[in-house]
Amino acid sequence: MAFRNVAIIGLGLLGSSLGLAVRKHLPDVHTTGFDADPAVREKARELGLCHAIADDPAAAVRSADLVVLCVPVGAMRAAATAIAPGLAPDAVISDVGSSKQRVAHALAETLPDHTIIPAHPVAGTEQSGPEAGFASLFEKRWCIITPPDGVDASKLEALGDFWRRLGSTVEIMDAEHHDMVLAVTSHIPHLIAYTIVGTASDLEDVTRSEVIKYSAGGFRDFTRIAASDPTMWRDVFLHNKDAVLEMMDRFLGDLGAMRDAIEAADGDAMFDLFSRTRAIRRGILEQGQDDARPDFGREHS
Ligand SMILES: NC(=O)c1ccc[n+]([C@@H]2O[C@H](COP(=O)([O-])OP(=O)(O)OC[C@H]3O[C@@H](n4cnc5c(N)ncnc54)[C@H](O)[C@@H]3O)[C@@H](O)[C@H]2O)c1
Ligand SMILES: O=C(O)C(=O)C[C@]1(C(=O)O)C=C[C@@H](O)C=C1
Repeated sequence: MAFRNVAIIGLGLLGSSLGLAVRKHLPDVHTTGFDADPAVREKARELGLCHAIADDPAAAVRSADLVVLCVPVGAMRAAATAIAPGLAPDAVISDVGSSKQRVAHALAETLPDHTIIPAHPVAGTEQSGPEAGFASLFEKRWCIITPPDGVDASKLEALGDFWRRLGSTVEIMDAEHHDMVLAVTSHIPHLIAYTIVGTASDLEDVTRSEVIKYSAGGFRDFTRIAASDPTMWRDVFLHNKDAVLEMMDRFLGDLGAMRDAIEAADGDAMFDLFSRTRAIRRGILEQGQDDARPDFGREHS
């Protein structure tokens, strides 16, 4: 089977990119969009993000065989409740949320009679909103699907095929494992960026003006990540609390070890770690997972 009618609920960065990516890669697939914010719906119409924009969530999904929820993870339950009256019985409900266990639970509880197959395209930027989307966002990026036990195999295959056609490499993973892996590869890095930028800006008088003046190197990269959407990331940390806390404890242990190495002037310990991490970066680049962001590698203003 292949999806013919896709409903996109939430038309921010992910939803708008999905609409544009479907237009680019799957020209025969019809898209209908909905966003809870009327101003976003208006902008989506103006930008032509979907073939149709509905003013009502149930109407948006009425003819959909695939519904993709592109709202903050804390809004997934409300979005599912709002579309419920319009859903066709055999429609597949998926999402793009950055954490998976609690989202899967909320969707299963809200829509007990439907096929729910959560997913997470590991692709994004620090931007948000309908104007931030671009059609190549998902190309050469992972899309992790976390199917529940006993899911309909043909529907799972169709969802994987959908993401592959948008240019992603699909990986199937257990939701608990997903949340642990993403805690360390995405959630903790964001927490570190938010914290270091907050710390620097709190160092009043001496540093405040210099934070801006000298933010050309490593710190500037942190400010990009720390500019990410506050609602989205608040929800991620509220929803992936256990895995984030577990990984944070490990990170704090390693940070403490680095502190000890600096205090003890243990240059070997530092050199060993920095050599290991340099090899990791080179390994990532060799994998060929190019960054699809249009401005990647350029100076960020
Ligand atoms: N930004 C990223 O880098 C990234 C990457 C991968 C996955 N995600 C996930 O994608 C989802 C969307 O993130 P985004 O970056 O597109 O956020 P965004 O802020 O750009 O867009 C979210 C949109 O959802 C709308 N919305 C909120 N509640 C709603 C509801 N109940 N019904 C309908 N619309 C509603 C908002 O009005 C907004 O337009 C989140 O779950 C996030 O975790 C984000
Ligand atoms: O590149 C960025 O700006 C991102 O933050 C993208 C990023 C990530 O951490 O890799 C952010 C959240 C996601 O759920 C997936 C991708």
